Amino acid sequence: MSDPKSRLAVALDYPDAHQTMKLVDSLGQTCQWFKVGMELYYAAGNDIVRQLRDRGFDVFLDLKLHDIPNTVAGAVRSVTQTGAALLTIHANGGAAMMTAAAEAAKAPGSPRLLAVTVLTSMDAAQLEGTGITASPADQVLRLAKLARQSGIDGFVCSAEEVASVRAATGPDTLLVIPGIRPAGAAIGDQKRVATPAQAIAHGASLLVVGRPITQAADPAAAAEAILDEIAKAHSI
Ligand SMILES: O=c1ccn([C@@H]2O[C@H](COP(=O)(O)O)[C@@H](O)[C@H]2O)c(=O)[nH]1
Repeated sequence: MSDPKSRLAVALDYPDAHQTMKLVDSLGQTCQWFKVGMELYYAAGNDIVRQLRDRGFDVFLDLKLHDIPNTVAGAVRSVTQTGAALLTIHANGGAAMMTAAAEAAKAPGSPRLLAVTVLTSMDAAQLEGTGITASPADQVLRLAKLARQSGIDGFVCSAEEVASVRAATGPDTLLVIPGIRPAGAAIGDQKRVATPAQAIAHGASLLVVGRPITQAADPAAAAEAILDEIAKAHSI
């Protein structure tokens, strides 16, 4: 097992830089990866990415780009200047969009791209509401294969699909898994969830954990417990 710290990204879903850095400071050096999503990025922009990078952390920019190919390619080029290591795009944007993003990400210093397949907050009924009658498992696999053919080699899916995506895409694929809930944690708006140990056992590369850490009475202790669970879990 690689260093558990390299397998955990803390989702910094905060409305401003002050609250964000307070949480980051409270974690000390417990965590190495931080995820900046839309809420924080729209409020604090590239400056928050710079602050995290200046402190030596790895930044995962979860902007879930979804637009026409030319616009997404331009956004990938702009993000390159931030020094973020990972950037998400939506696989639902289709092959042309993902191919344009992958081409743009060939430039030196570009982030590694991750295609978001089916959001972990969606179950079969919600997916059907969008006109997709495939199960989440089938739809995730379909989108992961499309993303792979389009030049994307990392994916975001739930722990329920990680084993089948791993089997279809190989041992070196970066599989990033949100919807992580330690036993007994509130599930909130997530639908396809698993414990840290289950996600690692099924083949996850990197776990994304937000509220179970950021809303905990003692965030550092919550993060330590998750890292401990990761360290003890065995990949299949
Ligand atoms: O399918 C997805 C894609 C991204 N996310 C993001 O992960 C975190 C999860 O936060 P929790 O508080 O642990 O639920 C959040 O930033 C989402 O935007 C996801 O949950 N599912």
